Amino acid sequence: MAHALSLAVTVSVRTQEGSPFPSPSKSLKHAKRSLRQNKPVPTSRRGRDSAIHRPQKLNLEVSPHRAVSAVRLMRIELGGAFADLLNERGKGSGDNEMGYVERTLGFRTRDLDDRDLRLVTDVVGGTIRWRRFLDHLILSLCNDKNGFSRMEPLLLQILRIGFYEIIKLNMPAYAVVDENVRLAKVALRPGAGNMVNGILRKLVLLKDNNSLPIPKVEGDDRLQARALATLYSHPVWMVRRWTKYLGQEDTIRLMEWNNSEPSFSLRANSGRGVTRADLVKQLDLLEVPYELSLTMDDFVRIKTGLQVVIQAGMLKEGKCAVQDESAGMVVSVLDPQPGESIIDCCAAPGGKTLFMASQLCGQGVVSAIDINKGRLRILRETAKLHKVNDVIATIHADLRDFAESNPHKSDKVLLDTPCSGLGVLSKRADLRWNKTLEDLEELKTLQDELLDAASSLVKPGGVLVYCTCSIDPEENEDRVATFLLRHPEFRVDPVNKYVPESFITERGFYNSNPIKHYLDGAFAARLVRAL
Ligand SMILES: C[S@@+](CC[C@H](N)C(=O)[O-])C[C@H]1O[C@@H](n2cnc3c(N)ncnc32)[C@H](O)[C@@H]1O
Repeated sequence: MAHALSLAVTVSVRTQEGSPFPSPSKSLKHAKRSLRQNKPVPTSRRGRDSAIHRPQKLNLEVSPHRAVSAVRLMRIELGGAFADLLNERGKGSGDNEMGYVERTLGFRTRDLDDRDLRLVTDVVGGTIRWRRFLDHLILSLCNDKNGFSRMEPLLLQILRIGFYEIIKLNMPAYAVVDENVRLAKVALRPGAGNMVNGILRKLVLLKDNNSLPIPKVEGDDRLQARALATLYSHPVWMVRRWTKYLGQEDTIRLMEWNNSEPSFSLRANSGRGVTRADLVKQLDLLEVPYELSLTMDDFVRIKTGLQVVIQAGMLKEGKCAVQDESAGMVVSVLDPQPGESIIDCCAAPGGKTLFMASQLCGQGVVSAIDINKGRLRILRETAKLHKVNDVIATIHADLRDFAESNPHKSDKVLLDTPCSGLGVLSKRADLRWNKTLEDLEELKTLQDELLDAASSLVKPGGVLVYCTCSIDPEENEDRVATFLLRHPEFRVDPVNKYVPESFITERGFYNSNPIKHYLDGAFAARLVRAL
């Protein structure tokens, strides 16, 4: 009966059940090349040709949010997309997403409605966050353990989605099994559907009997870290690092925060004359629930409804910006005043530049430097939308070269340095899988070089603010300490006047802590140059 709904037979290519699986490296390379060339991503062992030649048809059997989620997950894993729709500047519309489904799977589903879009966000974000835990379960339930490492990319994503929906979203099991089996059959082949059916049914049985293969936290430190990393789905190196700095209890709380649904804050754009009262009125009209920020006058927090805000055009019209209060408070630490010359050293895409510019009331200038031309273009465009472009000058340069050749000194300099982003893992679902311990070492060298460069742009008596969205002391306090040894002409100016007391560390730095403040992690040091 379900087949009567299908307007077309979507799988038109013969399957080769007997053929060996491609090696993962080969299929991954192939998929990455396809992405670069904007060609369909091979989804199965049949390879690219079959995907190209499959007719593009409408299929009403397959659930839209699952098809879109599976394709989006594949693109994220291959580096062709961000995990959150926001990072694509609101481009994550249903049309766009369905285009990818059509090019990748060779068929469309019915169009996504608002509920589907919300489901895509939930399923994609959750599946990425819980990847290590889900893969542990999938591997435990696979008959052929070697088969797991060679599993086709699309089949693995379909299984992860099914596992996530059953284990974490507690969706009705029969529907999840049915729908994911159908997706595997239509997008891959009947044999793949049978495999999904077998594994998901096993999972449902184990869940119902309360006998899921959950790792036990026991043994020495290494074993405990591995078990925690699987249970809370983080890389082992992060667990080991945080256990060292925070202890096991706070490490677990931090991982729980990282796995929770992120809430977002909106900043009313005073540059356009929008007040928080105006913003709140608009949110009431859109029926988006909010809480007023207790720390920042222009900010409100929303737990749900960001898509509604985006779709209502509030970001595009420059009425507000999505900005975490923790990032807003960094600007408070710098304390921009009308008439000042400010350099924003690593400015793009401009979250802090725009906020600083809106506080200049048309007098003064923010020179926004960034090495990335594309991100700087976004900054320029957003500055126009926010009507603060008259006090912003953009400079495309490597800060280190710029500082060497520029004799001009400024009142205030902000260095929002590239960092590990370990404070924003709840919002950036995929970030935890993209960072390594080696990255952290490289970053520390870059942070030192950028600090040296930024400091040379500060006039005598002027202010340098060094900030990160990391919670790692080696990127924060340690970088400031070594900087002060190299630059005795700077001293720490405690941030007491600029942010609420609970955000101030013993040494006078600003520190937003996810498990204490329920905001993103952030750090800032205010340093003053001697006269
Ligand atoms: C943390 S992001 C900045 C975020 C930005 N301040 C905001 O609030 O939206 C770091 C930025 O540093 C830039 N960057 C990295 N290396 C740089 C360099 N050597 N010179 C200038 N910019 C650099 C990156 O392109 C990136 O845009």
